[in-house]
Amino acid sequence: LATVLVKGVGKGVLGDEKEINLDYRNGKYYMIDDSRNGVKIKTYDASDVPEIDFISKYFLPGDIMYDKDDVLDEEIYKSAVDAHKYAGYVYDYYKNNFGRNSIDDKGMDIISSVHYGNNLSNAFWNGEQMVYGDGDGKTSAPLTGALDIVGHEMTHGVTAYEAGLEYQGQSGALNESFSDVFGTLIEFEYQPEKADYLCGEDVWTPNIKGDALRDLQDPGSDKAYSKQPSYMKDYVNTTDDHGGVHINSGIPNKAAYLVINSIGPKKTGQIYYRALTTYLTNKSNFYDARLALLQSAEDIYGKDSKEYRAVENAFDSVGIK
Ligand SMILES: CCCCC[C@H](S)C(=O)N[C@@H](Cc1ccccc1)C(=O)N[C@@H](C)C(=O)O
Ligand SMILES: [Zn+2]
Repeated sequence: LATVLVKGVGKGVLGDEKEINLDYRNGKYYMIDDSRNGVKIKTYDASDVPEIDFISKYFLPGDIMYDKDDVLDEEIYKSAVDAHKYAGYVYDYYKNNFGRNSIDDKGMDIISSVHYGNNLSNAFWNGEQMVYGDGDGKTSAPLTGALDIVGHEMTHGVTAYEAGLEYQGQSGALNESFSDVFGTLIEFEYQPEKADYLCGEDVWTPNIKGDALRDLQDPGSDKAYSKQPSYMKDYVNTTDDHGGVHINSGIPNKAAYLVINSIGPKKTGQIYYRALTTYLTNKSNFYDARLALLQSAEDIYGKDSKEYRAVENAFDSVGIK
């Protein structure tokens, strides 16, 4: 039986309706679409996947999702609709801005699993795919409802194929920061009407307005559920959290905010992408990131440019020098 690509309609986590591409086959509408020059975006249901070593690969991705009609507005599809739609936005962002063809730049399929774990208020890249929890309704709503989270997780994939920043200490904090930065840049590109410097604001503590998990503009602000340092002098040495990768990412995050605020999200994306794919390596630390971003700014805009100076001033400001 032929598989036909059809335009369906889905309802996202926040109740918003959006068009999604579906594959119609044999009376069922599947969330598998290759509407991006052969790259398939495939979304699965991990409800029955055991939450074993947290980042389990043995049972993922779970069950392929399908509906009997092309209107996916039932509760169980909401998280999948956003995972599916937002993975497409992230693909488009990397393709349109940098010519990158998917996570590996070789056109690999983009696989997401939703409903993972038990009310898990987290999401992750497991080395092969993106995995999302449903949240507990208090700490968070289902995490795919935030485009910056989908951008965060898919950027971990890009980082893994490029710099390969090791997930601990300073390289791990850089890994986390690049995911937050691109999550934010993607939000500016695809949701400009509500773009901000907050991370996860669309799903974090749904009963509290205006807060988020992290804040790039002011990592220690009251808006941020997770208070982070903004300056190198306040770097936290800890063995928790892989050496504080979600704590110390506040320092490069603050620098990135200063760059974006100075030269805008498009130019910042060009500089950060070049650093991630050309200069950073698996053991790069914060100072290496300063050098990589300065070199990238020089390559693209020249040494005596306002873009170069924006990066220099930002890293000076947070004490990475
Ligand atoms: C090794 C296991 C941990 C994986 C952590 C994943 S990549 C992660 O960083 N997830 C994000 C989700 C996110 C992203 C943006 C905004 C909000 C929430 C994260 O920050 N997780 C926090 C809760 C954490 O793991 O501490
Ligand atoms: Zn992460």
